[in-house]
Amino acid sequence: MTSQPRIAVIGAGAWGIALACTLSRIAHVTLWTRTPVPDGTRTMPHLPQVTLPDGITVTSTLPSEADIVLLVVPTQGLRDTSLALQQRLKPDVPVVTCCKGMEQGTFMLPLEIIAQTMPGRPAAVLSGPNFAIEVAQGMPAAATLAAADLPFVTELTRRLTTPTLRLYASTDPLGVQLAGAAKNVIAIGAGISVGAKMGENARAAIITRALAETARLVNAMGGEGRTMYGLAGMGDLILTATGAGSRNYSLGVALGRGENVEDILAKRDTVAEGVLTAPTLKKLGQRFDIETPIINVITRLISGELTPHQARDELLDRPPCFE
Ligand SMILES: NC(=O)C1=CN([C@@H]2O[C@H](COP(=O)(O)OP(=O)(O)OC[C@H]3O[C@@H](n4cnc5c(N)ncnc54)[C@H](O)[C@@H]3O)[C@@H](O)[C@H]2O)C=CC1
Ligand SMILES: O=C(CO)COP(=O)(O)O
Repeated sequence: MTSQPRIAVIGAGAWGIALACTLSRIAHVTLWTRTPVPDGTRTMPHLPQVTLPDGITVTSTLPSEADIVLLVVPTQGLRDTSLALQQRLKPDVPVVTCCKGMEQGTFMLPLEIIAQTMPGRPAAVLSGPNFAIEVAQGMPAAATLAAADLPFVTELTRRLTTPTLRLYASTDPLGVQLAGAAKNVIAIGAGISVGAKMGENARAAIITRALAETARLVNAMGGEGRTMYGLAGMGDLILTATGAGSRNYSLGVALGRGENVEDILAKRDTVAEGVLTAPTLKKLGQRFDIETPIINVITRLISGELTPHQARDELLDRPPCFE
């Protein structure tokens, strides 16, 4: 009988809790929370409906012993968290980023931050259509696990697949990370169109054409544009750009109804990664000379620079072009 691996999940937000729950079926799991909780705590504030299975140990001390480490903090906190972990972990322990976003100011994707803060360490990215609550409750789901090294990602996919979360391997980490980051921005745009009562045709057009924009950007940056049409791109958009359960989509709906972003965020204590990713993605398009008209107007809608109706007119006034 093979012994179970020791997996550390860093970040006890909704997604960290959910991953800890599903992985506890195949591994000894340690769940790290930045905010200490009393001994014996079995429910966590970010997913209060869920009772943690017995196999999960909750701690606020960063682990030094683990076979695999999952990083599940908001993207803007990834740099500090991985720097702190790097001091403690053996150099060959693989890390998996589960963040969907880009770092403000540096334009960096999660694996680039990890390469800088944890040089030489094997690393992969996990992304896909996964509402935390469903994964935590053991409902079936799938996601993509990507790293450039084929044998490494193949083995890691085998080790992290659980009875209810099926992982597909990919060797396009750039495409998977951009897909995960962009889908949050596109979900906000889809929400805005619904909040502003522009109809379901508009939402479908935004999703499809913004997917095409992101695929162009992925290609220009050296990834595979077709990754945008897999679980991490189209799959996650089917989920988050149509479902009220998405924080990014619901933020977009509120924006479309005329609220401003500061007021919406002030009412929440959870991340909506798309708000910070949008301006970075827009600038990335400019840097690689890729046209991203929908991402650009979503960014300006979030900052209050455009109203939904001005955005609609700006997009519809563009000259005709080939699909
Ligand atoms: N919730 C979901 O369904 C999914 C979320 N994700 C991604 O996972 C990442 C984490 O999201 P959630 O768990 O949903 O967030 P959340 O909003 O539920 O919780 C965020 C957690 O991170 C902690 N945190 C905040 N700033 C931090 C920092 N600077 N350093 C360390 N910890 C910090 C908070 O205390 C909290 O525990 C995001 O990138 C998100 O896009 C990915 C897939 C599904
Ligand atoms: O990434 C997610 C599902 O795959 C969660 O989406 P939200 O962050 O928009 O809630």
